[in-house]
Parts: sequence; structure tokens; C-alpha cells
Amino acid sequence: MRITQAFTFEAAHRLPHVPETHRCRRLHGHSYRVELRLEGAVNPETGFVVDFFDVEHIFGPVLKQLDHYCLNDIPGLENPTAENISQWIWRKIKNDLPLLAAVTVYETPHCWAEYLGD
Ligand SMILES: Nc1nc2c(c(=O)[nH]1)N=C([C@H](O)[C@H](O)COP(=O)(O)OP(=O)(O)OP(=O)(O)O)CN2
Ligand SMILES: [Zn+2]
Repeated sequence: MRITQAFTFEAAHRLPHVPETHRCRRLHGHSYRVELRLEGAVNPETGFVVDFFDVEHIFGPVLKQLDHYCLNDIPGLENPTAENISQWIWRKIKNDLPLLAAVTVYETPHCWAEYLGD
């Protein structure tokens, strides 16, 4: 069974490794959407794979580190592409959410990166 929980945060960033002429080299912001997908068996007693409240409890502090910050200032996010943000989130929560199967980070409704682990 797969379950997915979505979160949103607002943040600024710039991409330091794109060419000078690339508009994303300049500081700008996004309304990010993060989807956490978990996969596993349904517990017959609870009817849950994992309680969404537990996911929220684990991811909440990480979300707080991202929301309304400049992502480039966060250790490990010096090059805050959607790809790097999804991997960074995975590393922060995978130990506490062993059933985590994918982290998807949307920069816009049309552009996203999905990390499935190594
Ligand atoms: N593979 C990636 N490519 C790009 C990334 C990324 O993280 N991974 N990021 C960017 C910039 O962050 C850029 O800001 C993307 O957003 P935006 O320019 O707003 O995207 P749109 O093209 O959808 O903007 P419109 O104004 O709607 O055209 C670039 N590339
Ligand atoms: Zn951007």
C-alpha cells in the first residue's frame, strides 16, 4: 500500500552554478510543495500504513527549517535545486520514517524532482 502526505513552504533561493545569464542565478522565491510517499503493509488493527500524524510530527521540524528562509543559507542546501532539496529532506527523515519510499519537491506546479533513495 502507498500513502502520500503533502506539505507546503515558502522560501527564497538562487542557483549559484547556473550561467550568469540564467534568471535563476538571481535571488527569487517559490511556493514549494513537498510530497512524502510511504509504502508498506496496512496494520490490521489501525488500518494505517503509518499514521499521518506521525509523519507530520517527524517532518514538522524539518519543514520549520525551510519555511521562510533563504535555502542557500541552510547547511547542505548551498545549491538548492529541487533535486538537492529532495535528497536533503530524505536524509533528514529516512531514519525516523523507514517506510519512506519517495520525496517529491515541486518548485512550481509544473516542475518537480522525485527522489526514491539510492
Ligand atoms: N532540473 C532543474 N532545473 C531547474 C531547477 C531545478 O531545481 N532543477 N530550478 C530552476 C529555478 O529554480 C527556476 O526558478 C524554476 O522556476 P521558474 O523559472 O519559476 O519556472 P517556470 O519555468 O515554470 O516559470 P514560468 O515563469 O512559469 O515560466 C530552473 N531549472
Ligand atoms: Zn527557483
